[in-house]
Amino acid sequence: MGTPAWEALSRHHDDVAGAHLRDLFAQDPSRAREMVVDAADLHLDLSKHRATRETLRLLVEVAEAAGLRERIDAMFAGERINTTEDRAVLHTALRLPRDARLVVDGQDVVADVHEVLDRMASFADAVRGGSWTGATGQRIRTVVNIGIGGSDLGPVMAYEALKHVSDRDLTCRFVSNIDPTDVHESTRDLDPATTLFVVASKTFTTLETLTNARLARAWLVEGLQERHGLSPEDAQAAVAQHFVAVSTAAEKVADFGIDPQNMYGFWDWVGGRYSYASAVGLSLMVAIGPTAFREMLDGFHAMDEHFRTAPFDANAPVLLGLLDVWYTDLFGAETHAVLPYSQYLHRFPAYLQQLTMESNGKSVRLDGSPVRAATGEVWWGEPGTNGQHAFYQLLHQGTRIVPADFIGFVEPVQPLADPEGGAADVHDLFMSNYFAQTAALAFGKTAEEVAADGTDPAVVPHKVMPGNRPTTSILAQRLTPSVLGQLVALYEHTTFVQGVVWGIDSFDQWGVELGKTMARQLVPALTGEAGLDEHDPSTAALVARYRAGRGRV
Ligand SMILES: O=P(O)(O)OC[C@H]1O[C@H](O)[C@H](O)[C@@H](O)[C@@H]1O
Repeated sequence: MGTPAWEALSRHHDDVAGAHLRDLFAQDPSRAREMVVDAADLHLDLSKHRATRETLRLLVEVAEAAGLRERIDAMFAGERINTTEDRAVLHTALRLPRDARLVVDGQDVVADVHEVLDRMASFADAVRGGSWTGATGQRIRTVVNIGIGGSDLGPVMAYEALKHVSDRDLTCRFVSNIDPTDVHESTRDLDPATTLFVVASKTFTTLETLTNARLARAWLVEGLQERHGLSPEDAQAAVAQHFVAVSTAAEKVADFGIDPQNMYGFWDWVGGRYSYASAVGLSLMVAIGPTAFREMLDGFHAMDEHFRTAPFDANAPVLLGLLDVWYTDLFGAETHAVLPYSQYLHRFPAYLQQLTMESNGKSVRLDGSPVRAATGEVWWGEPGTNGQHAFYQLLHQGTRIVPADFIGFVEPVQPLADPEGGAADVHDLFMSNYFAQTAALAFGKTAEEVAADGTDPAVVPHKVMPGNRPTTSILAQRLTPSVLGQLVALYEHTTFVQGVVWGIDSFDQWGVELGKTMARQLVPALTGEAGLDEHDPSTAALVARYRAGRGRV
């Protein structure tokens, strides 16, 4: 921003902003072949963007002027690019192969990573194979992950995405919300003797997680006594067999009463929202097994290498990140839809919300000065085809520009039976929607075309499909563990690219702190132990109403 490269991009925007995708394709039909990128096993079609090859060239110049090359190198080398927390940003080290070496502060982090992965694998194998049992000697049937934010969204998203490769004799559940109904509903039909809890918290201070872990521990100890006749002492001792922890804070884990032997560590250079390739993925590893987990890490690594080494003009995360900047800052786009054509990816948009919005929802630059352009986008989405029957109307005919990512797979992961016995199987019926929607969004239907269908003239304007709505199509052969890793790394690096252009720290999250502090301070006001005078009038009135409703006037 403010650089000659940015000025050139702005001028170019004036030239292309008015062009319709129909015209862009008429002028340059080869864009369908040439505005594509292949990254590891992902094929990305960028041709349905309101951009030309010249746009991409100018965007790359913006990235170069912003120092993207240096920032990428600094991140991969373990420099402390998260300046406000004075930390390295090394989630990419979590996926380095065993024979790699990366020394940070005199320590080979690759050796550390693989030491933890090996311990996780032994544990996962023991649970899966039945040699790790609960206190009554029964094998574990349910793994309950207790965590929130990055300690929840990654594992739950990936578990749902890879359910088809998981051990179906085991079930994972995920408890995150401090709303006590969450832990209640997640445990009410479980047998404590066959339940294992994974308490995942980077800091091991998060109120939600520690509260839920305490509730779960009480449920376990009580249930083992009542349902299995254990003595209070034996039930208490059983916590060691039914609780493991994932954290960077060994002492706090021990204080909670979890045996440090049952703790799987990671490091402060892994941000919460970048952490599920670390020990935070323990519940996932138990579900899908160490081999599939390692395949997923290899997929992450393949995309890391693509990002690190591909020239910017053929670099998927670079181009996607820059196109997001293009729409956010030059077209005024405020939201970004992610629409996976895979029911298994139904939690992927929620996962991306934390990744992108916690990373890039910032309004000051690294040096503390105000940002010079709009940052961040509101990310949202649902799987197709469900969304088509709900919110696509706005995408097709609304007045807003909503860049959208369509993610689809050539092969289904479930065997198909075609109820009709025709040439098209159900996956074809499903995927025809994936292809149709981006075409309809790009090219629309003109008034002439609508009228030619014999439409009542009064209704013609209502049926016109304006088109010119930008989409990225991401196509992969099959939703494998590796492809999931590639997809996640793609978006991680896309997020980083945007942050570099905006000049912000994409790795801190100071904005979440104030609300947490105020919540803690408000507790005595809710119980009636403290007065309401020190609170603002609106909050005081609301709390008074709450108190009255709970009989605490
Ligand atoms: O893993 P934890 O330390 O429990 O943190 C859980 C989450 O809570 C915080 O409030 C942050 O906003 C998230 O980035 C983090 O993932």
